[in-house]
Amino acid sequence: MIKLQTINACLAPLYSLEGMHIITVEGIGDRQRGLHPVQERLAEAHGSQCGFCTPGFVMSMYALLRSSKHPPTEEQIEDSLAGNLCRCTGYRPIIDAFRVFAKTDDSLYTASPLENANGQAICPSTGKPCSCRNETDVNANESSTLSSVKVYLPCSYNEIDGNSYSEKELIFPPELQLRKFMPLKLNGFNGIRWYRPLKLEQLLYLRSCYPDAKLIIGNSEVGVETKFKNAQYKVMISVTHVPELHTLKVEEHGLHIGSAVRLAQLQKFLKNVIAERGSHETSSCYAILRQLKWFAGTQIRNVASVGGNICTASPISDLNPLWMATGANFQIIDVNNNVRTTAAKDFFLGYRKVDLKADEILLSVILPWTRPYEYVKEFKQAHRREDDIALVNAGMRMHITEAEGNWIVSDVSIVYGGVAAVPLTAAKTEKFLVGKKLDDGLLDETFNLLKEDIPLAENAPGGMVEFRSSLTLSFFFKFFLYVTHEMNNKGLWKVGLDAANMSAIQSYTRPVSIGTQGYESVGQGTAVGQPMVHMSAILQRSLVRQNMLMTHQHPRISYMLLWC
Ligand SMILES: NC(=O)c1ccc[n+]([C@@H]2O[C@H](COP(=O)([O-])OP(=O)(O)OC[C@H]3O[C@@H](n4cnc5c(N)ncnc54)[C@H](O)[C@@H]3O)[C@@H](O)[C@H]2O)c1
Ligand code: HPA
Repeated sequence: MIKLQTINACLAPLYSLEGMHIITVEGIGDRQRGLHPVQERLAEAHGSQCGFCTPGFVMSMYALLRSSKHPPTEEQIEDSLAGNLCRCTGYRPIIDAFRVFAKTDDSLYTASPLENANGQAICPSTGKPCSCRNETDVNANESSTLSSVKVYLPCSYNEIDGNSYSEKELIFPPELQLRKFMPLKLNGFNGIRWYRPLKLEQLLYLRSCYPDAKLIIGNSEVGVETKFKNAQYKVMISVTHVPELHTLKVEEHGLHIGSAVRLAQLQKFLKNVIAERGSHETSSCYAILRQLKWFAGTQIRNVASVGGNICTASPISDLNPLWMATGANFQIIDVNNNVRTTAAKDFFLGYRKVDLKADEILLSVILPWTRPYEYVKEFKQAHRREDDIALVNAGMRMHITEAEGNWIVSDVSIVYGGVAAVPLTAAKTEKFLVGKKLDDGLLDETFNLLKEDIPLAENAPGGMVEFRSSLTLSFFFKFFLYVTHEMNNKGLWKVGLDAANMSAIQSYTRPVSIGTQGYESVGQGTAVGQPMVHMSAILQRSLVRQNMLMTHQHPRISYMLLWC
């Protein structure tokens, strides 16, 4: 199966692309051969200024269109652009430019502005009468117009990306399809060696020969270490093509997830599992899926792996507190093929230090199903929602069971990230809660114990100590509300929850962005005052100003390194 996806070129070693078809922004269109509709739209909709981020936006949109069977939704478009940062144009014209590719109701954008009883136009953002809109009109034939509205001449997905253009679309090169997989051993500058085994036994053999070799999957951590932290690794073993590390299986006791599984793959898999299994079994799956949404942009999730994230053991890892709280186990294999299992909660030993010996590697993760009345929640607070590392994050799980006619907490796990060198378990709090029924009366004592369990010294790395401390409490409070609400709903508890607090249990969602820019343009026969496409906009659409690649991945690759 051929997979088409975006990746960040700055984090993709050339070696790792052997056998893939690389499509860059120049490849999809330029001034001589004609622009791709995606490039054209961005220019027309004034979606660039300095042009630095523009190729990245173009390739993200291109990849989404090429890998979707149907026109994407507006949410999908915004999701696919989330890993791209713009510092000058602003996102409105960029999103506006691409909205024509979405399955959407064009009238939303082309409709006349709302009017109040007096016939005054109402500003969509303030809800108040808006004088500039009175003087302008959304009719494209008028000389005076709202630029962001004008661009929404109804334009269907098919007209843009359908037959007329698809004849020109790049295809996966047949010669690459015919090539066969071969293990790789490449020698680079300064004695660097890059191995790519195709079987677990080859990988274990290489590990036994080079106990100090760096294993690589997505390179999204190692790439940062070598580029920005002066790390040097002489021998690198890419484990991306070892099938045993790519397991994704539904088993009797839970999910079996190979360590080289990419986060984007995991998202897709979890969505399917959640759709197919009972909700009581998949509370952990759901929490991990929701946390992955805020993990990073699409280009990172397409390459970053489950095992890479675990073994990096970053104190702010978004997933490690969840693996611990959900009771996941890690399978570890040594060079003699011996497999041992360790609980995720025992795996993180110190700052970026894990329970792996030099002759061992992480094989897979076993994620247990949740049981009836077992609830799992994820938490993350960062400076901003998308593409940011956590100030504090957490994973929490609580199992409620019936004992002598009472429904009480029988098992609980509360784990915080971002508060110490390793994810911290709130052990005293957990012990206190076992055997209790949750109600408001427990909260004061729980908060006091949480402060003891998760102490943040005044000079704790990361600063903002008071804020981060309050986050640890508020995450628990949200979890308390969530579990109590669920039990109340099932009629098993009757705890009076304050209605004012209930918004705290709703997961964050945001509607698709809609914005308009209102200004008056008076045509005087010159360019002044006209919303004209700037001269370099077309060039920016196709220059490699940002390292954004798209790769066609194909399982059949051969001995040679290809690059185009
Ligand atoms: N750069 C970014 O923008 C960004 C954003 C979010 C997350 N991330 C990173 O994503 C990473 C995810 O993984 P990646 O695949 O890119 O990592 P990677 O290939 O960079 O490897 C990360 C570390 O994990 C080790 N490792 C990988 N697989 C292993 C295995 N099976 N057994 C033992 N050790 C193993 C590697 O040797 C390395 O030390 C996270 O750790 C995080 O740092 C990066
Ligand atoms: N999540 C988000 N960003 C990160 C992570 C993570 O777990 N690790 C390193 N950067």
